[in-house]
Amino acid sequence: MVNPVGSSKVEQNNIKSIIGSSYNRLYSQFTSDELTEVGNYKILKQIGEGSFGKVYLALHRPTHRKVCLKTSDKNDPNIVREVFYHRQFDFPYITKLYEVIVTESKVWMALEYCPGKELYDHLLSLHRISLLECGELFAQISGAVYYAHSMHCVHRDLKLENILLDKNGNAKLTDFGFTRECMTKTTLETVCGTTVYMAPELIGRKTYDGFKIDTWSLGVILYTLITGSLPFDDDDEVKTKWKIVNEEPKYDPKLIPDDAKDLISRLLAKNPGERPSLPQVLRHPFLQPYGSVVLDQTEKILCRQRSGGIQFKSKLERRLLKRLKQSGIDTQAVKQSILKRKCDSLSGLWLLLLAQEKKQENCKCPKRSRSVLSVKKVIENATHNDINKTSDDILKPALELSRATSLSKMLNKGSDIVTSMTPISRKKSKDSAKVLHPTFSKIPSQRAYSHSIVNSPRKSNNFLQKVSSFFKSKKNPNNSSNSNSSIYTGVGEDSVASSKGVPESGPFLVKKTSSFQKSRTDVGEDSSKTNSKESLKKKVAGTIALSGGANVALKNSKTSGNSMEGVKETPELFSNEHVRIEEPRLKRFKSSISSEISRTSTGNYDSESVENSRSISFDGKVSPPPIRTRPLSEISQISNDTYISEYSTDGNNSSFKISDTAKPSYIRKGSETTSQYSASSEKMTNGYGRKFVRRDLSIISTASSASERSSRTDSFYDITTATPAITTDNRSNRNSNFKESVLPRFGTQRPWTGKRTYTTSRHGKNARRSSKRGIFKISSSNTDSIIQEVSSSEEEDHNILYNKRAGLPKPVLQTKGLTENGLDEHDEEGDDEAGDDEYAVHTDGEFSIKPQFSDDVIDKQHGLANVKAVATKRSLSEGSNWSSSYLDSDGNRQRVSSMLEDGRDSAAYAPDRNMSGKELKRLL
Ligand SMILES: Nc1ncnc2c1ncn2[C@@H]1O[C@H](COP(=O)(O)OP(=O)(O)OP(=O)(O)O)[C@@H](O)[C@H]1O
Repeated sequence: MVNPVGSSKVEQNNIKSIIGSSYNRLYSQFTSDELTEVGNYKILKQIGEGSFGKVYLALHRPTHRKVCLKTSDKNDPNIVREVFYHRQFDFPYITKLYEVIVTESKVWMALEYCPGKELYDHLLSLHRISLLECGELFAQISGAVYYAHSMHCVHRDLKLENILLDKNGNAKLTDFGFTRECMTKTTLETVCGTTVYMAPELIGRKTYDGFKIDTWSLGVILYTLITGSLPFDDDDEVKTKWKIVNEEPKYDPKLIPDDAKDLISRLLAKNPGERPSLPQVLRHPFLQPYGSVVLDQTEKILCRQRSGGIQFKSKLERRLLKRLKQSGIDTQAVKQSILKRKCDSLSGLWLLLLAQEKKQENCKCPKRSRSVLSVKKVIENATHNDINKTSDDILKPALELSRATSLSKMLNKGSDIVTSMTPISRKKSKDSAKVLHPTFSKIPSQRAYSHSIVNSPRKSNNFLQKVSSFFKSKKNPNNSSNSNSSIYTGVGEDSVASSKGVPESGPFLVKKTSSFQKSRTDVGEDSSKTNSKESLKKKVAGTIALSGGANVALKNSKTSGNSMEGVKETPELFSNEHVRIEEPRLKRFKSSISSEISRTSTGNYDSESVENSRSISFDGKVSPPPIRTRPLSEISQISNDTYISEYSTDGNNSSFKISDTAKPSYIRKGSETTSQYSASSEKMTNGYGRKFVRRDLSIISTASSASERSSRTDSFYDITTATPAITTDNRSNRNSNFKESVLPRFGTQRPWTGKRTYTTSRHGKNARRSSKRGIFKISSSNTDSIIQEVSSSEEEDHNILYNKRAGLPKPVLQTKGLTENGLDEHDEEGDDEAGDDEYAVHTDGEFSIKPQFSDDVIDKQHGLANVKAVATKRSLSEGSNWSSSYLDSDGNRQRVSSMLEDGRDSAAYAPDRNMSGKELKRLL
């Protein structure tokens, strides 16, 4: 037979096998359950797991930058809220959201990767963090919260688990699943968060000021950072809540210096009105010098962002734009994508390219940190010239030098822009701090990267290793051969604990416990180590005394009338012989949300347990209930797998029954028996295969149901209230629709439908449909609370009424910003309609982004005539259109932007027919 290609049989066989294997490879790729790529991202490995999905380390293929891919079921009502708020934040201490990809069943968020993992893990591994590091980290966290608050957003779930550490050891606030805007509604009702971090007013189920509950959580965080244990904690959740409401935390003077105590006690004031504002917090002497620097920088960033037009102005950005243009990329589309916060692939590409460029620029011309050089010099001198000197002698002058240099540098850096907030010099000065006072070191490099995929040695590590060896040899000359086994020399027992090296991977709670137990044994057994420990304590005492002195000096020089008082001389911490390592009392806690609130039963709760049912008054002096063992083994299961109200986190009977307000009508019946609402078996799975620990009584199911509704409601509001509005649902009067509103979280109904195809005509259709449904405008005279969170029995279909005297709020991405950046907003309107629907997350930035009211605009609102507009939409993408559109008096749908652009008479929009479109535009 003639060979068609003229090759031998052997060659033919070879070709066949190549084709075969290639085919098989492709086939297995297609049939594999394992996902390897999502959009432009190549999944490298799983690095975590959240309540609603997994978290992966991934590679952005076009730029080769590592990102964190967080996936979530579309059924998670909080995901909409999370994306909606998170994309607005551009702040160095908040994880960046690069891109959002929506697939049929999932939402993928490409986030800034933080190899340092959670602050929770960091604290757990160190047991206690040095005061210096506490101050710095806490200033960063407070700065992030201050930034979010300034954007009129409250986080509502601040906790150590939601603060990540980047590769430089800087704090990054994340997880905005419970965030909501707090501009249109100053008092909130939805109970959410994590019990041990909850403010008393939340526990008491009172209406609350969202900003103040965040401030309380900050107090819990600071206390925990400093002491290594939570201020209010008990195995029994009921008792924990009792403590939160009635008790003051224990302030151990050996661990908490006076200025820290002063700050914590202010943050943890039971009366929300007594809690300090965040600028006051940042100016507090305990946080100096970091607090003032972070405050300055935050205010500058806010100022720049509010003024608009900050994008694409820097040399770096312009250069990058030019290069993209040369490569044939539509830079206008990129600009538009960024300015409108579309979080699409172009945003992802731009932000990651920019990050890469910045990194390269930093590499090209690294800033030299004088403090590092000085420190090096000090150490070298000490090593060569004065080998007999004690470490204390070296530390003190070096510390003074470092303090002075780093302080002046930080203060001078106040004018720097965002990108300069975590520069190399900053990292270096941190390293220098490590060098100067190892007992106060920032995250030891090995520890900081211990969870990182990339374990490549870094230069700074080498330097630190040398320094560590130096101190080790100083501390114990006989033990120098082992000096490389640990970089970190912690305080007292910490030093011993950490000398065991970087914790291995595995279940951390077990790991940590055993590690600490081992440490204790070592302390007892090895007298030479005990001696070295004592010498370290002395060193630390010296450094802390200096640190305290610096704080006092700072207070004198920097604090203004706004700053708080109460700073006394810092005690010599850790110098006490009796300071012993304690078992970490940290546990991982689960966030929860519930709208159950009873105004009639405020402060009085009944445990739902039949056998243990009791009533506890949080107001009075009723003694706390007896301690009940928390079923720890079940906690983790619950934490990972269930979605419950916060009042049932122990999976047992610590859930609170809120009087009679929990309506059994929300209990799922019949076909829902496979959901968490079922009460028929101990453990069960829902439609997604998750296991649940059954709650005892229907009341918990009710709470879950309420929680779920609340979540939906809350998300709904969060999105729709991008523009201030009065929300009403005239359909709530219709019984049939009312039932629809109670949707099971795991049901088939979703906050939005994955398969929905976006078409330009959709808007029109929806508008028509809305009008057919008879959505009416109502007016409200309540100017204080512009938006009212509908009660649990209301809501669901989304009829919104804009009743805002000042009209729509001014969004972050103002027209000014768009035009200043070379985008003709109006021209691109057409693009939006036609093209944006392809994007995973479709939002019209100009009106869907977080509104930014300036104070005067808010004030003006009260004096303005009513503006009535109605719009309906319900999905993530639609929410934006919703906020940017309205129904005119004839029931026709109108776009606000086009009206404003046209300068048309806004009679249809503003019922005050005397107000012209131009006037309205000026007000916006
Ligand atoms: N940007 C990130 N960089 C590195 N790791 C991350 C990042 N985001 C999340 N992770 C890891 O993934 C884990 C789960 O993430 P996260 O807590 O945000 O999920 P979640 O669904 O919000 O969880 P939960 O609701 O239980 O708090 C975290 O513990 C963290 O270790």
